[in-house]
Amino acid sequence: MTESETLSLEAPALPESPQDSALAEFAAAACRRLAGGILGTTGSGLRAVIEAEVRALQAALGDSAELHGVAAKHPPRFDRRGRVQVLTNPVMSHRNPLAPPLVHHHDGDESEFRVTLPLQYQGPRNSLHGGYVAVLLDDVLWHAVRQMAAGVSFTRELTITYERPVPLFEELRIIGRVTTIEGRKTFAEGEIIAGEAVCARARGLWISPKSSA
Ligand SMILES: CCCCCCCC/C=C\CCCCCCCC(=O)SCCNC(=O)CCNC(=O)[C@H](O)C(C)(C)COP(=O)(O)OP(=O)(O)OC[C@H]1O[C@@H](n2cnc3c(N)ncnc32)[C@H](O)[C@@H]1OP(=O)(O)O
Repeated sequence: MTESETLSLEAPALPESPQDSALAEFAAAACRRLAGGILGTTGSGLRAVIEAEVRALQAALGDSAELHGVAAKHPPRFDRRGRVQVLTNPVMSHRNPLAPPLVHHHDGDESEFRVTLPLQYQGPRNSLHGGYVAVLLDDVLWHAVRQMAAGVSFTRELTITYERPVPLFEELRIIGRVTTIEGRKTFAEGEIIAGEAVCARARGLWISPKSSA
């Protein structure tokens, strides 16, 4: 076998360099800081926030040494069909400026996110928007289900109980666990905890479509 034949059997190269993957996540982080700064400052403070981020982005674009040694957490990868896949998830992906981002941990039948949320997630003053409460719980319960159930499951039903406001600017624990598996149906529940207080609870049903089971 020639050297070129050996090379052609290797996994195909990803469509961007590790430096560009790191640049994409750096830009996403700058977008997050900009969003928080645009909402949280006015006048000259606002101008300073924008200027700082534009400068940081220009430096990173102009000199890849700025990101030297920084590895992207979610570089593009190939899916099972060989298509390039970028993790777009608006809760998890370090490449998506909408995602907080958060730390994910899985243990047994339980998934946990830890996150401190800034101003762009605000609903009531200093508290998390209720729709985003549901987004976080949907995602963490889905991750618990994904570990336990066969195939990929989709949220069929999700019930949220808002016990008390979920605070911004302090660390939250967002927990999901599987309670029952009945064939294609997986039931799960969870909560958002700030300090010792349970602020919101969720329970729901995930179903794996017949074709993916
Ligand atoms: C995806 C690729 C992943 C790759 C992994 C890479 C890592 C990626 C990393 C990060 C990704 C994170 C992603 C997080 C996402 C979070 C989760 C979401 O938000 S999902 C989006 C929102 N949900 C939908 O869009 C679903 C829309 N609905 C549907 O598509 C269908 O309704 C579906 C598939 C859920 C079910 O369709 P049917 O036709 O299979 O269901 P039927 O046959 O009606 O019901 C099945 C059984 O369940 C019972 N059932 C239905 N509803 C029930 C209920 N409320 N209570 C009890 N039983 C119920 C039924 O009676 C039936 O039972 P009997 O088999 O006949 O015994």
